Amino acid sequence: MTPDLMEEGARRAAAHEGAAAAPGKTESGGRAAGFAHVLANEHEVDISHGRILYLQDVHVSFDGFKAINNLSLDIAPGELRCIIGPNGAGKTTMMDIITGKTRPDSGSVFFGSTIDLLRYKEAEIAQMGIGRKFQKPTVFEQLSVFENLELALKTDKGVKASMFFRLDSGEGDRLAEVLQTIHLGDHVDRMAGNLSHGQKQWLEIGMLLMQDPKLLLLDEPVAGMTDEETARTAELFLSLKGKHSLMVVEHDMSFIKTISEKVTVLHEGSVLAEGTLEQVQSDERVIEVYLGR
Ligand SMILES: Nc1ncnc2c1ncn2[C@@H]1O[C@H](COP(=O)(O)OP(=O)(O)OP(=O)(O)O)[C@@H](O)[C@H]1O
Repeated sequence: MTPDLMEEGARRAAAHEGAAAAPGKTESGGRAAGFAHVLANEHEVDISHGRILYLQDVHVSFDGFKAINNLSLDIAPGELRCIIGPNGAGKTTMMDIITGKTRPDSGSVFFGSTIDLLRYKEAEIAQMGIGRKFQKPTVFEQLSVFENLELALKTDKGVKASMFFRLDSGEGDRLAEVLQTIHLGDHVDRMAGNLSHGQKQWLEIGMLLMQDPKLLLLDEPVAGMTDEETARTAELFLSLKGKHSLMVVEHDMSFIKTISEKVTVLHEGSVLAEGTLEQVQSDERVIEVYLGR
């Protein structure tokens, strides 16, 4: 979550309680998510070559340990790509590189065919339309579902403007559409803190969707969900596919089976195998390092 959104959320929560709340106090999760307004006109993403994301020959070492080792990968516009791999394979580090949190030692990372992501800071990358969801839900627990979604829209309006912020009709329509998409249409006025774990995850995805991201990176989205919540999350992701590009890191193979077209297996910082779930599941190397554990 960007600092301006955290501040605004804390201000709202304090107004509810009549007392000052420290920024972050209202968050339910530990790690920050990348919310920001999409500056579509400033950073048009050129997808004419059929790729929304393109990594080539990327290397990252931590104290001599090669966490990412000659990684090359690309994602098509509208694709829902699942990333699997054993612990320590480099999945989180790869997302850190795409979102500007970690700088690679070498290699190329492009958003579309023209935007060199290595030239931009983390906040700028979020503003270009790359949204990231960490594993733990990060919502403002003391605010309603509606207010959480509304906040996600208004982060760039400045303190004074945001205090008097009212949704215009287009924004109101978008909020209503997102509420339906994330299955929270009947929970608009509920405090986020009273939602189930799965509903909090959907709300946070909704907050990202309010920014209309082109690419969504989702880290273990169904961890800790009930079977029913997992099934609804699968439906949600399938409904987002096409409109957005999604990169989903998961260990839950039955969930992956429901949503996947193409699966990438990472191992020791590079791509070990890629293909349909059936193809990678029958790959001896994948069985040895991951599935056969
Ligand atoms: N900041 C860091 N400093 C040192 N080593 C790091 C750092 N970040 C990651 N690593 C190491 O890099 C490797 C890849 O880690 P990463 O978290 O990307 O793996 P992962 O595939 O996401 O694993 P998991 O499934 O457990 O989340 C691991 O061996 C990890 O210990």
